[in-house]
Amino acid sequence: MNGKMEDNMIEVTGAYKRYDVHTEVLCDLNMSVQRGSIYAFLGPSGCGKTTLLKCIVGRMRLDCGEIVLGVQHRSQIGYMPQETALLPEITIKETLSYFGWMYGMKGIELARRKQELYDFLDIPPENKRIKKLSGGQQRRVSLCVALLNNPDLMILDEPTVGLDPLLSYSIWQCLFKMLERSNKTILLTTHYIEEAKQANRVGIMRGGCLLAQGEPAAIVKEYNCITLDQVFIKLSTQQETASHSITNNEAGKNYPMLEKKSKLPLLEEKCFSLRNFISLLLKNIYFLKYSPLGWFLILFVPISVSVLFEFSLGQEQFNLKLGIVNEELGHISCSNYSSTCQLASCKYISLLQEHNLDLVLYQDTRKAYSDAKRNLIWGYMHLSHNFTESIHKRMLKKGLVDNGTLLNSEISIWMDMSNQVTAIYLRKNIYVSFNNFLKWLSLRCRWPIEYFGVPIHFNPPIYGSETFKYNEFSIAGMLLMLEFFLPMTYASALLDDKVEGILERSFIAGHTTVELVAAQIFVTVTLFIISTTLLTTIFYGIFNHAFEGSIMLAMVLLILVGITGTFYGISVALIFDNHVSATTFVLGTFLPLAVVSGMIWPTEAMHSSLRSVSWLLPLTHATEAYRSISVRAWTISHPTVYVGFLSGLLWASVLCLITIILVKTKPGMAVK
Ligand SMILES: Nc1ncnc2c1ncn2[C@@H]1O[C@H](COP(=O)(O)OP(=O)(O)OP(=O)(O)O)[C@@H](O)[C@H]1O
Repeated sequence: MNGKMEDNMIEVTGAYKRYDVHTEVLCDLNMSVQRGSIYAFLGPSGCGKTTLLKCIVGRMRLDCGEIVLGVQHRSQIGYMPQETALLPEITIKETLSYFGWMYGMKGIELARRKQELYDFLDIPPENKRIKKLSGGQQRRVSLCVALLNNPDLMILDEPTVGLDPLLSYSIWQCLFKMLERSNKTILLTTHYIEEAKQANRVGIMRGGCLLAQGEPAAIVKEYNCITLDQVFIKLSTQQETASHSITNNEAGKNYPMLEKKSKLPLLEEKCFSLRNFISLLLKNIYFLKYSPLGWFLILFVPISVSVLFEFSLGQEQFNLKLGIVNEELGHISCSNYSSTCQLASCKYISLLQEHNLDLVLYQDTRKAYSDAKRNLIWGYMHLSHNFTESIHKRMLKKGLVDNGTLLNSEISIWMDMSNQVTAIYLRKNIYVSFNNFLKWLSLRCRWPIEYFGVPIHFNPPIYGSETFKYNEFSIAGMLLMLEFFLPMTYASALLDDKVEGILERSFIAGHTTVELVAAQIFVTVTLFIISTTLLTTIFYGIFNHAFEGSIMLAMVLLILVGITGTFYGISVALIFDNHVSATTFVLGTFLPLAVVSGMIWPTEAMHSSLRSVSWLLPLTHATEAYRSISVRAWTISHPTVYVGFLSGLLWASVLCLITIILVKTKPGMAVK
C-alpha cells in the first residue's frame, strides 16, 4: 500500500464503464475517499452513481481503470442499497438473525450489537414485521443491517431519497455519530445539494464524469460561487459546451477497452461456505413461517388436487337419463322386473337399470325424440310390440327367420353423441346389459350359452385391473406433472428476491451464487418430498389405488422429476424479471407438456409427427416408467423403467447446465 492509499479508503483511477455501446456510464472517472470521512457523491438521476458503487463493492467490473480499497473482504463493507431490499414478511429480529448468521455473529455478541444499533438508530420493537414499518423505519432497519457487522467502510446508495426532512436529518445525525465514535469511512450518493454540503468531501458527478471534488466550502470558493448549486450549474454548463457528454459520438469512438477484464477490488469469496448456506436456509424458514401461500402450495394443493382428482375423474356416471319406448307394455311400467313377468324386454330394461341409469318411459318415439333434442334425455331405445316372441324365435332358429321377426327382435337406439364421453359410457352399458340379457335368456330357455354370447373371452389380465378407470391411467401423469410444476411455484420466492433487490444485497454482503442455488435446491427438494409423501399416501394409502412395484423406485423417480422441475423453476426465475412474464411462460409450457407427454391420453393415439417429438420431452419416458413400476411391478432392469430414469437424469443435467450458464451470465447474478 503506498502512502497515498494509507490515507485513503477508496481510490478510483481512470474508470470507464458502459452497459452497451450506447450507454457509457462512467467516463475517465477519478476520485478518492479519505479514511474516517463522509464523502457525498452528488449528481442527477442516471449520472452513474449506483454503477460506480456497484463497481466499488465488486458487483460490477470496470471496462478500464482501477479501484483500490483499504479493505479486502466483503465482510468489512456495509452496503445499504437504494431500495429497502429486506424481506417484507419477516420481523426485524429475524432479519438481523439471518444477516448475523452470515457474519458469524451469534448469541451474546449478536444480542449486544443489536441492542447498540437499536438504541443508536431508534429501531422499533424487534418483533415487528418489516412490511408493518413506515418507510423511514424500514430505511433505518436497512441501515442497521448494513452496520451489523461493524464494517470499516459504509457505502450508502441514496440513504435519504424520498424521506421527509426530519428523517433525512436523523439519518445524517446517525452518520455523524458513527464518524465521531468509531472513525468509519462513509461513501454515500445523493442528488440533494443541500444534504451533500454536510459531508466532509463532495464529488460532483454528471454524465459519468467527476467534474470536481473537495470540501464543499473549498469547491464553492474555487469556482467563485456562493452556493454549491451554483457550482453544479456552472460545471454542468462548462461540460455541455466542452462537449464532454458521454453521448458524444467521439467519446464512443475513443472508449478504451482493456484486453483483460479489470481486477475486482475485493478478494474472491470461497464459493461455498456452510455458514452462509445455513443463513440462507434460515431466511427460507423465516419466509415460509409467514407464508400462508407457501403452506397452501406444500400441503393444501397436493391434498386438494388428489382428493378432487379421485372424486371427479374416471368415476361411474350416475342418473344418466335414457328414454325407453317399450311397445310390448303399452302404458304399464316394467321398471321392477319380477319372475312373474314373462317379457324379455322387461328383463333387459331391469338389467340396464343395474348401471345406475335413470330410465324414462315413453309411449311413442316422437316424444322421446323431441326430449332428446331438448337435451332432457341422452338418447332413447325402441323395443317392438312383440320383442319377446321375436327374440326367442331369432335365437332358437339361429337367425334364420323372416325380415319382420329380425326387425322386431332388434333394439333400435338413437343417441345424443355431442358429449362423447357420456355417450360412449351409455353405449358400453347398453352392450354389457345386452350380453347379460343373452346369458339370462339362454339359461332360462336352457340353451347352451356358448351359442348366443359374443365368442370372445377375456382371461384375467396379465397386468392391471379388468375394470376400466380413467384415473388409474392418468394417476402417473398427474403425479409427475405436480412433481415437475410444484417446484416452480417455490422458485417464485427467488424471483421476488431478485426483483426486490434482496438477492443483490445478499451477494454484496457475501453470499455466492453457488450457496444461493444450493439453498434453493435444498429447500425445494425438502418441500416437494413432503408434498410427494402426502400425495402418494393419499392415492395409495387412502384411496387404495393399485401399486404393484417398488415404492422406493417410484419415489426416486418422482424426486428426480422434482429436481428437474426445480432447475426449470430456477432457470425461469433467472431468465425473467417479473412475475407476469414468468407465469405466462410457465403456463405456456404447462399445457403443451401435459398434452404431448402421454399424461392425459396415450402417446399411441397421437399424430405420428407429434409422437416423434413427444419422447424428447422431460415427462414422457418418466410417465411410462412410473406406470410400469406401479402397475406392472417392473424393476430398474427393464428398458422402459431405466429409459425413464435416464431421460429424467438427462433433463435434470440439461436444466442444471442451463441454470449454471444463467448464473454465470445473467446480469444481477454474475459480476459483469
Ligand atoms: N442494467 C443496465 N443495463 C443498461 N443500462 C443501465 C443498467 N443499469 C443502469 N443503466 C443505465 O446507466 C445509467 C446510470 O445508471 P445508474 O443507476 O448508475 O444511475 P444513478 O446515478 O445511480 O441514478 P439514480 O440516482 O436515479 O439512482 C442510466 O442511464 C441507466 O439507464
